[in-house]
Amino acid sequence: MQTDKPFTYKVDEHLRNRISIGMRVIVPFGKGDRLIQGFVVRIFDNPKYQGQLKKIISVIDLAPVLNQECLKLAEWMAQETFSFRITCMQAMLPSAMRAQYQKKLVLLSNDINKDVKSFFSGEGEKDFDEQKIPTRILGQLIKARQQNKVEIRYTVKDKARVKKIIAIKSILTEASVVKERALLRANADNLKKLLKFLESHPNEMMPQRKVEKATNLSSNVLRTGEKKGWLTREKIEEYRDPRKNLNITRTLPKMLTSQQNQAVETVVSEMKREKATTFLLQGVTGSGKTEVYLQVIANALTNKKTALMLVPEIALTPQMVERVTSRFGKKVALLHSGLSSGERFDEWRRIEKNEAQVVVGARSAVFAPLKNIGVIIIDEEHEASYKQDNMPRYHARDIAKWRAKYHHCPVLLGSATPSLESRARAQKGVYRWLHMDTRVNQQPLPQVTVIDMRREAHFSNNMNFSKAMLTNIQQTLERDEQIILMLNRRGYSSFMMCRDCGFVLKCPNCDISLTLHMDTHSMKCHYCGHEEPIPRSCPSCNGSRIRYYGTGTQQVETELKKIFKQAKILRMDVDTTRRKGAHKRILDKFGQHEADILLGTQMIAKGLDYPNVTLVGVLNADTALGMADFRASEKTFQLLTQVSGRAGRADKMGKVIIQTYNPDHYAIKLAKEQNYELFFRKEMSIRHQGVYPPYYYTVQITASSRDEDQAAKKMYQIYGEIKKHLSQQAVVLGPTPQAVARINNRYFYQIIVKYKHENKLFAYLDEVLHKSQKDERDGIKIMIDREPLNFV
Ligand SMILES: Nc1ncnc2c1ncn2[C@@H]1O[C@H](COP(=O)(O)OP(=O)(O)OP(=O)(O)O)[C@@H](O)[C@H]1O
Ligand SMILES: [Zn+2]
Ligand SMILES: [Zn+2]
Repeated sequence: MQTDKPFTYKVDEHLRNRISIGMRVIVPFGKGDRLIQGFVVRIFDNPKYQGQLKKIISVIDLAPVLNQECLKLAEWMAQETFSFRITCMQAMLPSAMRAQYQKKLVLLSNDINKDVKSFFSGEGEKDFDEQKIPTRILGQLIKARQQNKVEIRYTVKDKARVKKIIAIKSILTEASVVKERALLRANADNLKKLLKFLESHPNEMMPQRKVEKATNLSSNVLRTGEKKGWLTREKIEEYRDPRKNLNITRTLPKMLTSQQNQAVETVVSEMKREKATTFLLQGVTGSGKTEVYLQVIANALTNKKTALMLVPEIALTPQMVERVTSRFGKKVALLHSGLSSGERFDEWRRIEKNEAQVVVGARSAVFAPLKNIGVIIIDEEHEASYKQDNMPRYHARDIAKWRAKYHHCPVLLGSATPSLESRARAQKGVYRWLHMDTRVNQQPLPQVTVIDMRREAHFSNNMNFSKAMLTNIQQTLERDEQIILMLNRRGYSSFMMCRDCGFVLKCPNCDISLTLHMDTHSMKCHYCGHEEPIPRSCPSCNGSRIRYYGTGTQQVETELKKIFKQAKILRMDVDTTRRKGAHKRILDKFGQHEADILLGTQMIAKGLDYPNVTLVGVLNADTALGMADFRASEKTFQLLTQVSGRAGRADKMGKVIIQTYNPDHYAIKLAKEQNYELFFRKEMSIRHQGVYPPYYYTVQITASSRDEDQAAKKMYQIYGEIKKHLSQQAVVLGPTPQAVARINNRYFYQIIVKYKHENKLFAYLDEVLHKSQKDERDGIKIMIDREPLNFV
């Protein structure tokens, strides 16, 4: 019943020399002895367990994939995040190394009915996926299984594959070249060519496709060469290279400004003293934080150490990847979701074998198997994407701090708009605080104008643009400078409504309206993936007056094209960036000034550094303010400050125009002034009054079930119990249904506990976690999330 613990297996004689701690193994598990992938965490003689031990079926790895550090970290992490230990271990490995299970049905008897027969269609075994089999046939299969005519078999597949290519090597000596040439017929041009090539590459191992390209010879000719004993052809391993499309020109360290220098020196000195100090580098946009990171990393390498650098959703910031790779070349390994699983697997192995000493990656790269780490850097530390929102629900910042202690190295958190949590810790002296308050270009931060859209709307025909915005775009275009326009889509979607009866098209599986997608011409649910065609008439009243609400980037693009006929526009949103590498193509084009306007969602707000951008426009600042999330103001302030920071980063002055319906809101007013410090003080006092983080800790407990009653009941039961384990000081919110109460036909109920010090709370939550394995069998899923970032 309680499976979150190590189990003991017998190691057969033939495996004894092969097995060691940290390797993956395949073992039979549970009543049906289905095969699953496990990890070896301890090897010992004389087990206490008296019964018959099951045997390890096979060992997957030749060398351990989890080292001592990982195993210790997994143990800590499981406790800290209320996760299962094995889930934590799996999270540390590239997806290709996580087990993929396959269920097969095996036919044991021929005395079967026609439904079962049709399922097997003449074969002895078939892949089996309950979801894809019609209910009637599934029923027959279950019956056949009960009669022992059919058996379910589980297999474990390891997807981690090494890529092999064919390589060619000349084995001719100088003397034999002469001899072979003499033997060739006069018209054997191809062979002559090959012989010449081999002569000039003695003993060199070369990929066959390169040889083919260099000589313009076909593989047939090469095979003839092999038969003649001129060359060998063999399979060698080749890494898949995610860097092949990057523009890499080697860059040299820049002369640091005095503020940058101060920051680098301070971090490096802690690195040399092997102190696990956490730094908060608070530097305004354009203050040159990246150069600080690069020089700290360079120092780590000089000291024979490695460096780990995390960036948010790296696929979105190809500029950052290029900057690091341009400085450190082949020493860099990349780990992020934009890579194929094969590429990730290869990068992981390069790190593991110490062939790469600098890792740049998104959240899960925090587990990169680096040894001897000299510094861990987290750029844009306030970003929500550093928190994983399924089990294990870890925050990369916490893992980084744990690893820093293990390696005795500093952590450097950087941001222009730190999270309130980190900024408060810097204030208290828990983190060391580094400031950079001027831009590298010595220019002031761009000037921000806020436009009150409540007044504009009446005068303008163009729904999305104020007069000031249009004038400024026009002027910027005339100066041949570039513009970034952001359409904020957080907490906001485009939906379809009937103007006659008010009908809104909703997802059949979730309590949320469907979103219009013009690229696929369909209505989609962002929660469960349900998709259906765009209705031509109202499904409810059959009327034809259907309106599509909400402004999409596409609609804005059309409007822009009408107004500025000459301007070249690039659009960046989920629709235009779906294909691999699309982000980079769009940004490269913009960087080369092949377009004047970059129009996008909040994915364009961060990290971009283009010297010719002098105008930034925010079309709708306030969509996030309406959300029932206590972090709404913080997120809005951060987003506006970040996007404003894209303007005027080189020698030209920048300008920002923000359109809003809430010009008096403090988040907007202070973003206009780009006054982080004032915002911090104001927001802290609001959090204090509201009993919210960073003054209080939070934990969210959620129960979900296909049966609404069951989910609610479970939540009320937990609520009743948890109260008994809390002091007077703690506050419990709920139980309430979640903001989207039903997702994929499951109902969600939650409570949120706000607390300061509660010594019995964690023991109780542990109990909830362990009981959840039983709940799961009753169809209830329990989730425990510490410091949740999405509060609704
Ligand atoms: N010491 C320096 N000398 C000259 N140029 C520099 C120096 N440091 C940084 N730069 C340049 O200044 C620009 C801004 O730096 P960078 O992009 O690192 O800022 P940032 O602090 O990361 O800003 P943001 O938070 O807005 O992303 C870049 O083009 C960078 O190459
Ligand atoms: Zn209608
Ligand atoms: Zn749905």
